[in-house]
Amino acid sequence: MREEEEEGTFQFRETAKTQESVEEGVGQQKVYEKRLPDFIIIGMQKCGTTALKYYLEVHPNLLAPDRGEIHFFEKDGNFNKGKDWYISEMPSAGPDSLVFEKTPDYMAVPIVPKRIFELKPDVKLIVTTCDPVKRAFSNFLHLTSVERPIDEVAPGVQFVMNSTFDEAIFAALKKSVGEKNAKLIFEKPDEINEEKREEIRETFTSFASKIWDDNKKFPMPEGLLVKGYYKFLIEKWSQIFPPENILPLNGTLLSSSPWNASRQIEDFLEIENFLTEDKFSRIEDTNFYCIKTNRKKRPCSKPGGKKGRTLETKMSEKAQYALRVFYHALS
Ligand SMILES: Nc1ncnc2c1ncn2[C@@H]1O[C@H](COP(=O)(O)OS(=O)(=O)O)[C@@H](OP(=O)(O)O)[C@H]1O
Repeated sequence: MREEEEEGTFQFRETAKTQESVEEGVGQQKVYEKRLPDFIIIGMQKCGTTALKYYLEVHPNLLAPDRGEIHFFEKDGNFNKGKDWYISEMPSAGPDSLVFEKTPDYMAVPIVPKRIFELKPDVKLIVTTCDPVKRAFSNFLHLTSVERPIDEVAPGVQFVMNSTFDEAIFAALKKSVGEKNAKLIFEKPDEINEEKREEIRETFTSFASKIWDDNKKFPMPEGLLVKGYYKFLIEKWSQIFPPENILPLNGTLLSSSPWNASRQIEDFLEIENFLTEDKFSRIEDTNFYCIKTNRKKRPCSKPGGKKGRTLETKMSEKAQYALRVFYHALS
């Protein structure tokens, strides 16, 4: 049972998660060991995956590595270290816990679903989705804030780092749906009719399919657009995993009422509904929620680490409108 404490914090129950080893009875002992994750948060980049991990780690039945992201399946350097290395990155867990990791880069890398399926075909997958327009801008701000020598980043990322958001989006549209359509979307968006929308959808889908089917990584700046085409990406993953093992989670729900988002996840994982509304408190300056807890070391005010760039910087009206028109065509 939990004890209510003053100032809205609460005491955690003693659970499998907090005990090192437990005698269950004569001759029976719960085994705590490292193992492959039971579920993975595979994406989407910039849709609140850091906050989601932070919330879920508070659940008494859920355990994740301390390291923010493992990057096993998409980075060949890590993948080549093998399954045992991946398992060694996981926390020790007993039979009452579910182990998870989050690496939002997984979602848009074609080789990843095949690699995961080969290792653990029954793993459950969670993907947060959010407004693709805001996601693209957040992704852009992330890339342009990379603190690495420019010659160490891919040419497409270098291009983005040296561009405005409008330039990056225009270039991405030009490369994926052609210059004529890019100009139309950017300069005369109100002239786009149903027929044109269909053409844009078909052109973009075949552009993305070609890269996916060739097992290549989406280059930048086009990746800024593809990563917001959730329907396409989820369909690709559903061709490998049973759709019932994939939970698309509405990122807007995650930020507006994380207890409702958590409930969906708890139901999906078939675990107790622990992350109830009383566990969350709203942070005034960001409007995001953090967890009231006296057990986690991280302060209440920073659920997303350094995240929150989009609260301070705005995209141009023109780019925003162009992207709205573009994603409307894909819907
Ligand atoms: N508590 C909470 N709930 C819901 N959403 C939140 C929360 N905190 C942050 N954010 C939003 O998450 C954006 C960062 O997403 P990710 O954590 O997935 O980014 S990353 O892919 O791991 O880099 C981040 O984007 P930016 O504002 O661009 O930083 C926020 O919009």
